[in-house]
Amino acid sequence: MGSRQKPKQGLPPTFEEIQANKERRESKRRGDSDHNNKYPTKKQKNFNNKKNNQPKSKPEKRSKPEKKQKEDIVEDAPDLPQVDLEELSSAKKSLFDDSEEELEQGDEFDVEGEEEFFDSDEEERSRPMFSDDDEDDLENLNAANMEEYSRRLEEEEELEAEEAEKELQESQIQPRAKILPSEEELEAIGSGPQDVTMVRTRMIEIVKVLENFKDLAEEGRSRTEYVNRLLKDISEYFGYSEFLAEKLFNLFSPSEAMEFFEANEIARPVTIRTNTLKTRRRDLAQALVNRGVNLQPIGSWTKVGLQVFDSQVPIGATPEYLAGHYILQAASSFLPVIAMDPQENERVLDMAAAPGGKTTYISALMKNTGCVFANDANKARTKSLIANIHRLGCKNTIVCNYDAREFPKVIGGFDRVLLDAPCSGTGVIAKDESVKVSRTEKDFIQIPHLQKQLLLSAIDSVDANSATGGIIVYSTCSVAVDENESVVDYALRKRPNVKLVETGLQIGKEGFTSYRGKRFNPKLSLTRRYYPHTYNVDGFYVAKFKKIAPSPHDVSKAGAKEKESLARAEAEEEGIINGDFAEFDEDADKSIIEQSVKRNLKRKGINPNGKKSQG
Ligand SMILES: C[S@@+](CC[C@H](N)C(=O)[O-])C[C@H]1O[C@@H](n2cnc3c(N)ncnc32)[C@H](O)[C@@H]1O
Repeated sequence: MGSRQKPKQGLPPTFEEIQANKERRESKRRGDSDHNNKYPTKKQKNFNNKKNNQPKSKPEKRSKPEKKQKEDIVEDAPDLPQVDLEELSSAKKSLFDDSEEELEQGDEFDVEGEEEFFDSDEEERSRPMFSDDDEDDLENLNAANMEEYSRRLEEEEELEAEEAEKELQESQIQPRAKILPSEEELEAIGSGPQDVTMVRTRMIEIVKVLENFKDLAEEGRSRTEYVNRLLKDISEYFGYSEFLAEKLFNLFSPSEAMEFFEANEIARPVTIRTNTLKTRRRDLAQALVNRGVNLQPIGSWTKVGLQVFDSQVPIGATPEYLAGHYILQAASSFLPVIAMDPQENERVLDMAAAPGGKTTYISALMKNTGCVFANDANKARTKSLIANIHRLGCKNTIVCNYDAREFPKVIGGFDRVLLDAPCSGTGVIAKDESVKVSRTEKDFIQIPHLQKQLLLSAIDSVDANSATGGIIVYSTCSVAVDENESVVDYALRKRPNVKLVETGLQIGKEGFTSYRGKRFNPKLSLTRRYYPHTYNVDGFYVAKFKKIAPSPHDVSKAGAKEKESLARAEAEEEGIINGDFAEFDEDADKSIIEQSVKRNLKRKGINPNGKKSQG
């Protein structure tokens, strides 16, 4: 690699910076003069500086000057001989212009200010056409020393020509798009850990090549070679298995893929959802601000979400939290519930509900009316589901513990069903890094298989004749097509009695209607995708169906309404519930709270009785 190509060592640029530079370069390639003025390249700067440092008086030109240049010179010093500095400079400039790569590389590592960029051969390259001494000399120029001046110019030119030749040779030895490692370099790569800055630089360069392959690819190198190297670098740099790196890479253009991988390295903002069963967002925000929490609404698409920037108190232990005024919930997690749009007095099923973020939101939107069946196959997880339901004061909720594939046989006839399906978690890598290496090809066969079965059960559990609903919402926190569009497309084929409808969500990218040669139902464009790099939310997917007719698969023996009444009657008979099954026994709660306070004090090494007597 030529000395010009040496990147400035330091923090690698972010992808936003890369994008900014990309735009700058593209603009430059287009020859955008305004851009050139705004963002002069280093070489242009040298050149411009030279222009600015030009002596006010100029010696006579040796070759034809440009008109404007001449006018300027004449204006300043009409009686002095002139030399066309710009023309001389342009000889040098054109040589630099050939090596665009060097400029680009420089740009990337010097996004803040090109002035500060130090290149090892800067000194040589920026040697001024005329030094300060020269300028003084020029002041004293007259006809007598013209000969001497011409000689010096010739020397300058010779030197320039030599430099030009050297540059040319260098550029021939080092084609500007030589990014892929040589055989020897590959051996070195294989023998130990690589310099991360170098890997990052190479990724950036490969992305550039892939996005403009015709102009930038090295002769004789195929696209596959570049992609393969990039995938290896991604897995090395970000810590993914090559399998998953490729799977995720294929979802995006090369540069967007890099943004996605970058975004997975950054935690999403902490967000909370106001529990409207207990408070209003305005009041909650005020209460939290008073405690030293710095927050603001998440965005116009939600009236209940707040983003927490920082807090002087643990956000999961404030009195408002304990009183159930809010729940810590990822912003993306609001989306399927907003799409489902549950109505008051409906019968709703949340098929895979634990730990209850969405169940409690559904309950709140229904204003504690109707009935929400909150099911989860994992019994241990139903504990946190129950805890959240209690804390948030959801009184219209029944928790059950079935494999949801059996659901239509257990209960059917729901107005709405949410299937927030178990998934690979490729949308929440920022939260769970283990996904980067733990997910295998087998997962992307087995998980979608389960998801397909669950989705058919969800469809079969809905009452096609529901007066208000007949809605099924399918969601995952995965970005993989196998778990999203493929599953939805499968359901559309297996259940022609459902159709996709608008999600009603204000944000989100359209679902794929085709992917890597596979064609899906064109209505898949109604589904919505979310990525960490586009909305700063977890990767997520939402599809909304409307059941338009019953089908022979609707096998439930009883509808949700009947089942709910039956369950209530049985529970009341057994004395498990009274008039309102979710009502708390205040006295029982009091003693439980006291015990819990004592336990906490003990854990902190404080004698609870001692504390009592002190108080
Ligand atoms: C993405 S999580 C659900 C998160 C939940 N909706 C929320 O908002 O808090 C998926 C859930 O599916 C449950 N699950 C997995 N297989 C299931 C099955 N066959 N039937 C029902 N639930 C299942 C898991 O136990 C897990 O709690």
